Amino acid sequence: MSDCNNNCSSCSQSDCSSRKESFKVEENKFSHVKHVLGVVSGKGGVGKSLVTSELAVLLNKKGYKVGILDADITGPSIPKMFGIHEQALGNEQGILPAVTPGGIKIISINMMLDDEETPVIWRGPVLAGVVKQFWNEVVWGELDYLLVDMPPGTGDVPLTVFQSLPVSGIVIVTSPQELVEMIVKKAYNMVKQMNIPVVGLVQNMSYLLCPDCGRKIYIYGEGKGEEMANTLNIPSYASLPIEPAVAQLCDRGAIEEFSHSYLDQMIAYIETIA
Ligand SMILES: Nc1ncnc2c1ncn2[C@@H]1O[C@H](COP(=O)(O)OP(=O)(O)OP(=O)(O)O)[C@@H](O)[C@H]1O
Repeated sequence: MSDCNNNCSSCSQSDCSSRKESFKVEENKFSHVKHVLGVVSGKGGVGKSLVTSELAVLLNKKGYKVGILDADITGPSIPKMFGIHEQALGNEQGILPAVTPGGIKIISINMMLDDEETPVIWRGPVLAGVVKQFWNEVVWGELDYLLVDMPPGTGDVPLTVFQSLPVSGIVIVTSPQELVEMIVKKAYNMVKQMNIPVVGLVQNMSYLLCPDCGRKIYIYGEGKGEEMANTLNIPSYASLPIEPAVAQLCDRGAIEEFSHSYLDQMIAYIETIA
């Protein structure tokens, strides 16, 4: 590689033959996680945490043991969606995740703060260190799926997750605006460079269903989600409408009560990846 400066720690190329060190971090010795799935978005506010939560709820309802690692350290929203406000406890084995009423295990920086409204103003390497701790210090126990809700973009934290955790697949969340297409491709290309398969693309907020006539109203235009999934050879695709009832469930901390089938096919695909 002509531009190699021999500093593996700042390089994202994972298949380089001269790479000597592995960045993989050991999982907690009281954990046995079968599959780690990352949920990413190129851009903030597209509904990545909501999609992470819904995928977790659906897998959990199918009888799998599921956890969510909230790696969105500066904008954590997972605990609120599940109505979790207590602080994390620990014992001699490590940090204990909170457990939702449905049985999903959750860890988030918000569970470590004295006040959940305190902002986290830390630099990238510190944020990345916290994510590693969430992997090797949290007692996840037996899990079939650990979903990792990433911060938006392609910064330090996603890079750390891809290099340090045994990620077996990525779901990309997008919204229908034109601008987003280029940004999704950046996220897609980052994941590809790390040799991690993209298992699904979700286009969130695709349309609004008229409450009177049921017509689909494409507020942001029809979007190119499905076309993008086909072009990029992403094996599963889902399109979610804007659902005011779902927004209310998020606000009430009751996301486990959602009941739609838009993600069912993606779940069926996720179940096939071993
Ligand atoms: N399809 C939808 N229907 C209704 N409300 C939605 C939908 N998608 C997202 N929302 C609302 O938007 C809020 C923000 O979504 P979410 O936290 O999932 O975005 P995000 O992409 O994770 O944001 P960030 O990039 O800041 O982490 C949710 O709490 C929910 O209320």
